[in-house]
Amino acid sequence: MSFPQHEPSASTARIERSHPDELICGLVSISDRASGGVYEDQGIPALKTWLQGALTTPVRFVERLIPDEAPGISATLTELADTVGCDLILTTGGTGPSRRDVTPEATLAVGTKEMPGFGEQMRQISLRFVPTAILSRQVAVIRERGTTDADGATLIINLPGQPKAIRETLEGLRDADQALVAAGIFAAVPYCIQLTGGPYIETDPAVCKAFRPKTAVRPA
Ligand SMILES: Nc1ncnc2c1ncn2[C@@H]1O[C@H](COP(=O)(O)OP(=O)(O)OP(=O)(O)O)[C@@H](O)[C@H]1O
Ligand SMILES: Nc1nc2c(c(=O)[nH]1)N[C@H]1C(S)=C(S)[C@@H](COP(=O)(O)O)O[C@H]1N2
Repeated sequence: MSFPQHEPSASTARIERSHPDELICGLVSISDRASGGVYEDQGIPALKTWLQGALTTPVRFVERLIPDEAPGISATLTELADTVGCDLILTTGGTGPSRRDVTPEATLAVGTKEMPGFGEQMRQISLRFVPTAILSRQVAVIRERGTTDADGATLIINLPGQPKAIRETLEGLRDADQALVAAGIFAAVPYCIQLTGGPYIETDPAVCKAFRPKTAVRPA
């Protein structure tokens, strides 16, 4: 099935789904140098390219390129979650130990629930690529709106800043025979969004096989 592609939105207005399964997805690149024009941002293009290849249900992107400033990061996440109504926000950058790396603190500040499994799994995957993976302090949270599922929620996940790390952590690692050695974190994202009242999203299993318990699979 193919769905219409929407231009990414830069507006702060609420986005209404054009299809019940449409994922409203915020992409936030956090980099002093990319946001300051020192180099071209590769974070948002890498996130978008991977998601467009992985998702088989429709998606609408809302993009932000911002510096490593905690108040600005928290404000951007809050705006994308509460005003725009994103189901999912992926950030890239600012998770390391440097003084300016404050993405995890700014993310925890806006969460209502911490989801530690995402960070744990990302570090496990990344350790198979680089020994410095333990330097990434990436976290994930859910920001719940209102008091019921109908009010909505946003899953926010920090990814490392290296553009190549985006695919590595989302998709995981395969061996020479294409067997999965370490499951990418995106395999758990569709069910998490479903459990928090969001759309039913599906993926191409050749890229990333989404896992749901049988009882949660929607009949064809
Ligand atoms: N948005 C980006 N676009 C392109 N390359 C990036 C981006 N973010 C990070 N990188 C690359 O990954 C490396 C490590 O990322 P890290 O987030 O630690 O950057 P940094 O040294 O904190 O600098 P900055 O915040 O200015 O990107 C950077 O040195 C850069 O080469
Ligand atoms: N998959 C993967 N994870 C990775 C890396 C990488 O190259 N690939 N780089 C590591 C390094 S060197 C650092 S310092 C941390 C934090 O990066 P950030 O500050 O860009 O978020 O991510 C780590 N995680």
